[in-house]
Amino acid sequence: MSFRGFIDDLRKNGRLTEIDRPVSKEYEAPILAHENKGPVFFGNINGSKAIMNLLGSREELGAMLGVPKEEIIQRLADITPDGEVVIVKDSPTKEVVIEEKDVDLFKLPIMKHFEKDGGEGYITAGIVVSEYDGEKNASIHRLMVVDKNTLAARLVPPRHTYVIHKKASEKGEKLPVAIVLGADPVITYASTTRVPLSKEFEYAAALRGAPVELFECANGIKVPHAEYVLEGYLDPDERVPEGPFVDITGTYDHIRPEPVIKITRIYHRIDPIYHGILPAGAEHLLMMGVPYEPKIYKAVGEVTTVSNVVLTEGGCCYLHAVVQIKKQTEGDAKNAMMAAFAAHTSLKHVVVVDEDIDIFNPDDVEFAIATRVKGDMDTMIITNVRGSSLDPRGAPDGTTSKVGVDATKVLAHKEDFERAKFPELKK
Ligand SMILES: C/C(=C\C(=O)O)CCOP(=O)(O)O
Ligand SMILES: [Mn+2]
Repeated sequence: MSFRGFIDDLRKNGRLTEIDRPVSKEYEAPILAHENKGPVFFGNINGSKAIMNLLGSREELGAMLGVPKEEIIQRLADITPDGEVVIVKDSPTKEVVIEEKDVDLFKLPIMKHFEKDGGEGYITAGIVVSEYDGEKNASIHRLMVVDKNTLAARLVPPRHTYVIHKKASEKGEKLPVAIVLGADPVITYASTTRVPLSKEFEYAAALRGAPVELFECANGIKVPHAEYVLEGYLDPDERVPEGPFVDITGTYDHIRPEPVIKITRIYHRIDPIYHGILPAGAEHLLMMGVPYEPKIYKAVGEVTTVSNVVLTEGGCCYLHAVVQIKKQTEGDAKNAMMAAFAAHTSLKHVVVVDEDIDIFNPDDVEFAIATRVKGDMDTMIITNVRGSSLDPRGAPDGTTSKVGVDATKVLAHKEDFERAKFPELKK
């Protein structure tokens, strides 16, 4: 499905808020997206079109995958990245081509979001596609506008773009890239996953159940059809200060020296629709967190019987997990914690619960902690372990302390934990 097709469906189903009056890309559009929560379409953002909050809820994500929200993780865990990718000659993306001398990022509806953000705005939904030495990658990175043809890319180790760029830099070579905005949402989602190197488009094709078409840019990078494609290269050496930027925690991530992308050509559709992800908004949190849920699910499934996993919104869909297991033996929960921490190395706190707890309901999870935990026996603290660079409480060297909470029933006296039910009344 095309980006436009997806938006048309949202419109037909009455799920799209449309704002046709002129709005500014500087703060106003992000504020409106924050207030609207659901998908919001701007008909005139500094003279262009844009959409925000495209996949901003588990319901929306589930609808895209054809399953209810409770079954998203099982569906994702079942997918192997082996769908068909076909190379095609032409693309509607090439309807308009802007050559290097005319590239001007300030003409795009690239937004400024929060008052202390660095740079001249941030591209937040750009899929950075790169190829080098037989390896390719597609992943979303935040991209700060430095000037009319320069972006700074936050490349976090060990993400594949970081690894590929390092390889090219060590040989003193430029890394050709193409930044894709407004592709089939399944492809955008696939670009946030942690599939093996080179496999994002195959994963997208498997998820979609149909081949993904790629066309070749002038610099040789093969990209999916999209609203915009920004072609260029990652410089091997140049670094600029990137940030501050509000990431998933809603706090400002620091300034760091990061690599530079020079834009050498822009392709776009006639009347293109820009995609913006609101930093710290629900779409951002889900794109960061959901890809880790099947990883945790599979890892816990290796040590006990796992039922479901969620990275909770209160934990920024990244730092807190609730893992639901069908406990078989005492001690299963602690093994589940260790598997979860290993599968998602940025995870900080994990609560393990039984199958009678609704993991999507924070009150129910708190009930499990209140009635099934004895602090000295049912917690596990691991100190000096790699945490997330986004955790404001993390140590400067990137380490932190992790806490696991076993909120499962003690098997030896599980009847004490039975949740009372009202009898069914005879009618
Ligand atoms: C911007 C970040 C991640 C990404 O690009 O995937 C920061 C979070 O990375 P950590 O690995 O949690 O430090
Ligand atoms: Mn990758």
